[in-house]
Amino acid sequence: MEKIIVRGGRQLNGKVRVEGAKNAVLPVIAASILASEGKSKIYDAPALADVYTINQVLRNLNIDLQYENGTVAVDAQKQLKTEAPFEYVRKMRASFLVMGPLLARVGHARIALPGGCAIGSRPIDQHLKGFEAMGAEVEIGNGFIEASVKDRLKGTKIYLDFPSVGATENIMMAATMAEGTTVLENVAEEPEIVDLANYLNAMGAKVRGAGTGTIRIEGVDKLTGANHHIIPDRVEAGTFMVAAAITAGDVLIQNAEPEHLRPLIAKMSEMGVNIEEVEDGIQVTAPEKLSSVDLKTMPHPGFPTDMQAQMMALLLKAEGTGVITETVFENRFMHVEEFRRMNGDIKVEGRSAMVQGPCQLQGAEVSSTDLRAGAALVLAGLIAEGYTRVTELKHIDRGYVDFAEKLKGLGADIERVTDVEERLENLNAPAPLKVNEFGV
Ligand SMILES: CC(=O)N[C@H]1[C@@H](OP(=O)(O)OP(=O)(O)OC[C@H]2O[C@@H](n3ccc(=O)[nH]c3=O)[C@H](O)[C@@H]2O)O[C@H](CO)[C@@H](O)[C@@H]1O
Ligand SMILES: C=C(OP(=O)(O)O)C(=O)O
Repeated sequence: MEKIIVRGGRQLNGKVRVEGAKNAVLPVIAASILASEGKSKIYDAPALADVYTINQVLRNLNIDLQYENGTVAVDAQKQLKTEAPFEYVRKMRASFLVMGPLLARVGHARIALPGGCAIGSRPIDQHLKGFEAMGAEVEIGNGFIEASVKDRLKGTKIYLDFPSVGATENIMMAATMAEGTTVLENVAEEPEIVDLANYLNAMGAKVRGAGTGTIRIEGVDKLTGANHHIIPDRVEAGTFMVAAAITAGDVLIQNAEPEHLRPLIAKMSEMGVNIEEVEDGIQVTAPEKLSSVDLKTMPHPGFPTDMQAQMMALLLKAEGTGVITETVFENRFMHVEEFRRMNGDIKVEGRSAMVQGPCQLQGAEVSSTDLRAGAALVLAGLIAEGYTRVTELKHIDRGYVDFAEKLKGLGADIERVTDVEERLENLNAPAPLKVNEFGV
């Protein structure tokens, strides 16, 4: 088993560059399915496990796809297959994003039902409601969702019960080639939705209003391949902002887009972190003492749920009680148990977690329960006494490129090792020192 081992106590300094956004590149790659003519090139695609998964999903649909040096080249001009098996959907729920484009282009899609996952049950009823409103017939059976439309999807008015990011993207893609106009209301306003709309428009679609609560899509007859640069990853940027702050460091986060990070900048500033918007990114410096804040996760432009676990790590260092309320996912406090193993003082009542700081965190063996939880545990390890070992790295690898290496580049005492390497290291080291150092 691989793990990240981090020894707390180093201040982080220097520069780190953020990659293209995971949550933008996945729907953009899925949207490439729509191009029945021409080829697409998607630049700044991060080398993440999730990107490999969506690439495999497309290859399985009979699409030619190459991924080299951060560029995904897609040629979807051949006749498409329309099935995405459980093997991929199980690894990553965003595989379901191929349903909208397949329905629009081929009129049929059969996708394995995405299972539940650690952060909540995550239904897809809003996606399906949209497809059905546009005339698709949806059947669920044998672990698959099959949707088909006889002729062509029809534009209509769709009101989402909740501004779901995935449902907004899936329905928006389906509507690009529908007959007539689709008006989507109460939609997600995340920057990744705007990025997807920009790509669709570059392909020839007519999408207006992305980034607001109402999106209007005028259907066109066909879409062609286009070139597109993915926006920077605001969650990766935010994670490094917290890394700088928690270690009272001084870090330039290059390629970070402040406009996408307003809620996080506001909350961290309230805590006493100094955040400066500079030409090539965001400079974060922090004093040793920080004060607690309360925060509530909300759809954009509210505080992002994908930064909740990392902020919990920061609140463990701050003075006073901070209350975190998670309103987006019903079960996104799995990391609390792991923080407690590190001596974190956190009480959970319903959807709120009371974080009592400052805590002297202690190194422990902890497990990533989802990708942001994994990153947050590494952040806590940066200030814990002794060694923290974080396992289940497959989660971290879904969302962070070279996470340990990038932190090491900023001065963290951190290694990614396999069990075998760790055992060898223990054998070679003077026994008592190693035993104490590793706190065993
Ligand atoms: C690949 C990607 O972009 N992932 C992001 C996306 O996930 P994802 O698109 O899955 O998240 P959604 O916005 O759809 O989900 C938000 C909430 O809506 C609920 N819901 C969603 C769809 C539906 O049909 N019915 C329903 O009830 C979900 O269970 C959840 O409680 O947005 C989330 C919320 O910002 C982020 O945490 C994820 O990182
Ligand atoms: C929850 C996340 O991603 P996904 O929706 O892909 O599981 C995330 O990026 O934090």
